[in-house]
Amino acid sequence: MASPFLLLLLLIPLCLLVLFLALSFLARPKSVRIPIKNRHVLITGGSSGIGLALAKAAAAQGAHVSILARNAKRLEEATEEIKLATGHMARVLVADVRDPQAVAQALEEAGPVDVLVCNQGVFVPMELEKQDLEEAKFMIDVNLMGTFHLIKAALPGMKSRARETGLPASIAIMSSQAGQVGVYGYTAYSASKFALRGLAESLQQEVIAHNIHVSMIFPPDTATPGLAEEQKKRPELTTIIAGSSGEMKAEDVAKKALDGLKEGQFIIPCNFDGTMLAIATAGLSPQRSAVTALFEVLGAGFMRFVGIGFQWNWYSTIQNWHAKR
Ligand SMILES: NC(=O)C1=CN([C@@H]2O[C@H](COP(=O)(O)OP(=O)(O)OC[C@H]3O[C@@H](n4cnc5c(N)ncnc54)[C@H](OP(=O)(O)O)[C@@H]3O)[C@@H](O)[C@H]2O)C=CC1
Ligand SMILES: CCCCCCCCCCCCCCCC(=O)[C@@H](N)CO
Repeated sequence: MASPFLLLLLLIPLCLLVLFLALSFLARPKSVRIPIKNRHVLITGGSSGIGLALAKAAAAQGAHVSILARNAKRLEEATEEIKLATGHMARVLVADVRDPQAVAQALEEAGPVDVLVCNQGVFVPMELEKQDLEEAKFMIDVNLMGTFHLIKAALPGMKSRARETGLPASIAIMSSQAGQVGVYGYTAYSASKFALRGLAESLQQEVIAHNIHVSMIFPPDTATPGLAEEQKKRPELTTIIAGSSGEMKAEDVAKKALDGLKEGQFIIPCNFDGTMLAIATAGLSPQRSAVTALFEVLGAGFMRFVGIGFQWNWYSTIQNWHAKR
């Protein structure tokens, strides 16, 4: 007869299997594949950094790409770069996302969209006390309100297009790891990025019946023209704390983002720390993957412990930094 110990050992995989089966049954929304070949992918902030890398990656996979930003000259240069890299032309749309009329007009010009990537973003790091409120408002207006304007303008067209083609559509929103955890010097920026999560979680429930699937991307520091600008004035503590998660290349972030949105992942982490952070901050977000759900369920307690460890480290750094002054 098998020893009770052996029986107990057998019970563990059995429990895991039952848990996995339960999660497979429960996980919602249901899994989906979103094709991009020959479909209209509109990327805001597509003239620089992550957005430009995304535009190239999507064009290389046979998508019809439109890029939207304010500066027409930089947009033209970007289309040249995309043409050179992929052989495909991208359509250029000039608009400031802060202006709802300009956004509506640009989307009208662009025609119905299959995949909307709200990637435009601005970041001016500074302690709240020192930051001009106009700068804080600037970040909220571009990062948050701009995304509202884009989705409002694109949704009617996306809905009818998804109905006509019978193909799933995607709205992908660029957040940041600073949209999952607060970081020194990012009061306004983090607020704008955290807010996008509330928008995305609610929106997914509103658009699921129309076969539209929402994704959020959470990159760490990423080498882009925007980051180079940011680093000129970033408080030292911001750089140290943000440095807890390594720096990525825009192309690598773009690849993660594109792969994730095609799988309809609601939360798209970009590196190992990002995956840990996603498990630690899963909350009540939608989850299509039973495998990821299993990690979230099993990892919850442990990842909270790791998170407490990170905070210990950050608060020690802040304390030492002040002690040296
Ligand atoms: N780089 C990083 O470390 C990280 C970046 N992110 C996020 O990724 C996104 C892209 O960042 P990154 O590639 O570094 O940024 P860049 O500064 O390199 O590019 C920003 C893009 O957004 C456009 N843009 C800015 N403001 C507006 C506006 N008001 N209306 C329309 N377009 C606008 C810019 O064009 P133009 O100025 O001509 O309008 C440009 O194309 C942002 O949302 C950012 O918050 C997230 C995590 C890390
Ligand atoms: C429990 C497990 C924890 C895992 C590690 C967590 C590390 C978090 C670091 C936060 C980094 C924030 C970078 C923001 C980059 C950005 O958005 C700016 N460059 C502006 O563009």
